[in-house]
Amino acid sequence: MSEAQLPSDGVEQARELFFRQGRGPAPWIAPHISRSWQRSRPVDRQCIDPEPMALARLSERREHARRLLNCAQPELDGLAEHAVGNGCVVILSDASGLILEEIGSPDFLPKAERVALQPGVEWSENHRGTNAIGTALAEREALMVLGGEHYLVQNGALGCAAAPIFTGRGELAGALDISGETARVNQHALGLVRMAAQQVEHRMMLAEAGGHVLRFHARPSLIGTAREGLMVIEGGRIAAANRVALELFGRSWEDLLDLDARDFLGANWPRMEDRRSLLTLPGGRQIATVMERSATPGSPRTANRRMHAPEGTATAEADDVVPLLERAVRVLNEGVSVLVNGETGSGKEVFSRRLHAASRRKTGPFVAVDCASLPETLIESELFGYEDGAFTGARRKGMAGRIRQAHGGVLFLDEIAEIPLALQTRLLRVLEERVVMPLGGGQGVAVDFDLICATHGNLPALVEAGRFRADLMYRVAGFGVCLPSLGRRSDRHALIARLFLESGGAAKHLQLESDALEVLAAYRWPGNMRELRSTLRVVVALADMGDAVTTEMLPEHLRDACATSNEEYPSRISASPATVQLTDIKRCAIDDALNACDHDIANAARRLGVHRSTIYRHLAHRRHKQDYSRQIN
Ligand SMILES: Nc1ncnc2c1ncn2[C@@H]1O[C@H](COP(=O)(O)OP(=O)(O)OP(=O)(O)O)[C@@H](O)[C@H]1O
Repeated sequence: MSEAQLPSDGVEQARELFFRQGRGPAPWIAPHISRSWQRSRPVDRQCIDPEPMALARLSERREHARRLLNCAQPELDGLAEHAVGNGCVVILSDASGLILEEIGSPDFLPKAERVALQPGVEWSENHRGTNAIGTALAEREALMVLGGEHYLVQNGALGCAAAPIFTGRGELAGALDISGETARVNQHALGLVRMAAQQVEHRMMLAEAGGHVLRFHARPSLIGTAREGLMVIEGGRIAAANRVALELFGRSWEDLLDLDARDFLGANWPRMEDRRSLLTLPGGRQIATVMERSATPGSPRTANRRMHAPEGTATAEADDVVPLLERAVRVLNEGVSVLVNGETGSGKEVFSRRLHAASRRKTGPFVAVDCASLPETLIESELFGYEDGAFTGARRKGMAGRIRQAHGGVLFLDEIAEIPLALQTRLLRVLEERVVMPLGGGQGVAVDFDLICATHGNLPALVEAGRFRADLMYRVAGFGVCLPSLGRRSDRHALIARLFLESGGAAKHLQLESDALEVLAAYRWPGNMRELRSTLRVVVALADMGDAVTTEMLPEHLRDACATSNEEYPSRISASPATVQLTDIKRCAIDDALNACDHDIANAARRLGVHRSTIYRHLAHRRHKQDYSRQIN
């Protein structure tokens, strides 16, 4: 597998030899690209980009891949953050290369759609020639396909890194991919998808395991993490194994599966249950193992858990948000629109995705539109789509639009308050009539979806100020959910402890000391969950395997904030802490971060754990106020 990018003139020369002169692949091209170009020969290079399959059909295929989708959701969410920050998208495909889910940068999503890199399109080599998803599935290896290495000319501006996902029996389950413009995708992206695929495999194996699960690793501290070896024994035979297990035993799936466990582990293997013991590897090396009876689907353990939490809320037992989620599911399932309100980074999108996953539309698509990040000129076509020939130039071909894509599922309008007034009337009509009229005329198309909107703003105040239509507000805010900011959550100790483990703390066997937990819980977290997550990732990254994480290992600004115990901000904002508004604290924190980072917006956003758009909004707000005070003076 070549992971280094060839200079583009090397690829151009190889294309000239292969495609125009009909020679074999040039020797300087990576072997997996050479093999893939050869396999792709039957693909018509003049083919036009396919339309996505009908939504009903896609829903069926997603249902078929439900286990994969559920097990991959945490990785998709985690990778999405990387993707948004890097102008990329994250894609999950099934084993045939059909794109089931795509999330990421609002800048890149429309570009991806233009080359049919979107849900409902199959990116197998048979359909799209050499490409990271199809080629990773064909080669059964994680790999990158960059620029001109793509078989089809129209994909020459893409850079993609993909890793296949295997079942415990060596069958392909799907692929995870990060795609963006060529220069944006690199070794780091490849490492991320490779690791994420391993996590998904681990979760899927445990979710599917019946009988006994044998966990092992040469380093005992890694038992219980996604890097452990896993073997499932059902009916006395080895029913499944992960890739770490194959590597440790130097066997392939064919050599290992269906062997009698006695031949492999000795006649006394059932006595290993719930005990730490040693397993001898080929060559005599002994490694630590733990054998557990698995919680098979339908076993009392899982059945009990299911009774308490609706699907999609499984990780949230000790979670302030669960009661809100349960009520929201009920109303959404009755066709009532849900409006999620909360500060930036409080988890509005995560909540909305969980709501979709727990709702009657869970098998349908979840189509997210960030109204704040789309330029005003694009929102209309993005939402309502356009007919062939509605525009000149690159957008000659028609586009269904995001509302139609949500048919059968959930449409999520993030930052709904940012929808321009002129478009609000049009959106209201679609919500009332459930018919979309694409730009450029043509027939209206009936759509059926549930609606979730989110905003960090105050819609009634915007209505008052004449910036938001009252009738649209009543339509979208059928049921309001107000997400608590992190600093006000009563479950924040448990939440921080859980996220610490999920952010890699468990994988590195770190222990979060109680003084450190107290500092984390006492901090204000102006960037809410987003800031918490990125802070925890940094803390975990800087710790060594097995460390006890103490206060000293936390970022300085957290310790300082704790030490000055709320003195600084209130005194700067107002003489009376009682009158301090949360928004003032937020603005103050943003100004501080900007000053500390020399007004580098990306750096300040990273420091606060907020999206860049939050800082832009803040600056726009300040400009607006300055203009206003200039006018009245
Ligand atoms: N319950 C949760 N568990 C783990 N991580 C979470 C949770 N809720 C939110 N996050 C993380 O916090 C970050 C922000 O979440 P999200 O995008 O949902 O917030 P938001 O309120 O929609 O933000 P914005 O106002 O900026 O659009 C994401 O990285 C997300 O993965």
